[in-house]
Amino acid sequence: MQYVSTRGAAPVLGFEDVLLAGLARDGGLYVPQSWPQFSADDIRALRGLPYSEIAVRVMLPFLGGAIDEDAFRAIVTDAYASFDHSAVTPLIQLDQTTWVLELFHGPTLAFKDVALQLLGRLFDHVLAKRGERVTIVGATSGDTGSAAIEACRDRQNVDIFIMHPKGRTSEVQRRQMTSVLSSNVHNIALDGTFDDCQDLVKGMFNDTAFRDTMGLSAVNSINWARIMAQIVYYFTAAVALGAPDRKIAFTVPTGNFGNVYAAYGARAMGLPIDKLVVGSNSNDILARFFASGTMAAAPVVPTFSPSMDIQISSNFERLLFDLLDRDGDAVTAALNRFRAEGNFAVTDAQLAKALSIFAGHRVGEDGTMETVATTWANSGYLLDPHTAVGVAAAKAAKAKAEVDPSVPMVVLATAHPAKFPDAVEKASGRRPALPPRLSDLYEREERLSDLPNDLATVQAFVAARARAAQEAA
Ligand SMILES: Cc1ncc(COP(=O)(O)O)c(C=O)c1O
Ligand SMILES: N[C@@H](CCOP(=O)(O)O)C(=O)O
Repeated sequence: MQYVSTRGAAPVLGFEDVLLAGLARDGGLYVPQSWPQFSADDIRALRGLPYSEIAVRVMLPFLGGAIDEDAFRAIVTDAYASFDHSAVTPLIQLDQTTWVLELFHGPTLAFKDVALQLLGRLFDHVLAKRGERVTIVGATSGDTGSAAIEACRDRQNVDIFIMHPKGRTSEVQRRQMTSVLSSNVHNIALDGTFDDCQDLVKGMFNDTAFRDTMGLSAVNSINWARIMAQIVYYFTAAVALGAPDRKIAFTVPTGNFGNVYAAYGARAMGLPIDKLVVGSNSNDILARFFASGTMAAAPVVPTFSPSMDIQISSNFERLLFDLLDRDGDAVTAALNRFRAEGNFAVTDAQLAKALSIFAGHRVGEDGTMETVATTWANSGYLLDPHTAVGVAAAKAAKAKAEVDPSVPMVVLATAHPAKFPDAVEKASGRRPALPPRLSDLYEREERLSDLPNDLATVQAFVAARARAAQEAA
């Protein structure tokens, strides 16, 4: 298995190098040269298997032999042993045709744990084998940060720097990150938005001298391995509901487009996915794209679903690569235009190709709160605000007949409601409690550094802290 960059001008890499590379050297994102194929029999054979075994079978073709199967099985099994539900990602039925796929049973209560618990262990395995050390730089709107910190804390070969937009995460999210006091963990509260944080991460990777001196790696979904690990739960959910003998639709609350791109990957591998509904909050650049074929930037506004307060959806580039027939130059031209002028458009044929798979819906603040309230009142199920965007978007797609009503609809429950207690209580009257292992979160000491939105300042901070950590190690 080889990986190519969406901009077409970076070296083709195997799995281990892709895991460590993060952003491609031409500024693009790595994708598989071709998708592994699962026949109907291969998919049927997954029925009844535990999550970790399905995970091994689905991910093994992506490794291209880089990690021995037994060693990989041990890593995967260990990663999912940290989840507090035996099914790892259980399905809960909400109504006759709608399920939620609970992805928040990992240590930091969001879907990011599913991939990052694995990634932390994969980094360890590969770095120990190579005798190397990396500096991870990451951007978070709230959930990737804590999941990555939890996965990388105290690992010997890793320093991790996580930037979050100051004052724009929930308090629980911030404390989950900043109360980890391990010497290899560095939290930055950036004076800016998530998009600014992500731009700085890409800026650090695109500075080749800095990237090479620091040995940069990524934990955001620019890292291919994140997508690979997220593909798995689309298989487990679809198989549990009757695939390959029945089609399944998914609705994904979306920000950076990584999670729904993983669903696209599962479909490309042969999973019978009928439709992928993208749920956006008021930061609705993706919903507007699917309505018009034009990607047009707009200022980010804070919402009740802060992890989705994103306007520049990094992984959309991976879809664009396919919409533009895998022409790296065309992707580069579109994204250069987006950077310079704030927009680009696809042709009607390319939009039609996208709409044969995707639908997009914007759910505003009132719709989010109303969905939390009515779901609680009607089913006794407490949604987090991100998942509520998904539930409302699924409903909108059904109302517009964009999905076949006979097809089961699975909405991805991307975070535990206790991560957003204020919004959930405001909507439902019920304040969700943190699980016992986080019950002292509000008393824990916090450590973080405030930095301006300036690449040179952030680079100097990362270099100085990483040097100090290495000297101390
Ligand atoms: C709770 C939650 N829901 C949804 C999303 C959106 O996922 P994606 O960025 O993969 O589109 C995020 C963050 O990205 C998140 O943290
Ligand atoms: N919502 C995310 C944003 C970053 O997304 P990623 O999937 O690229 O890591 C977060 O919680 O940080």
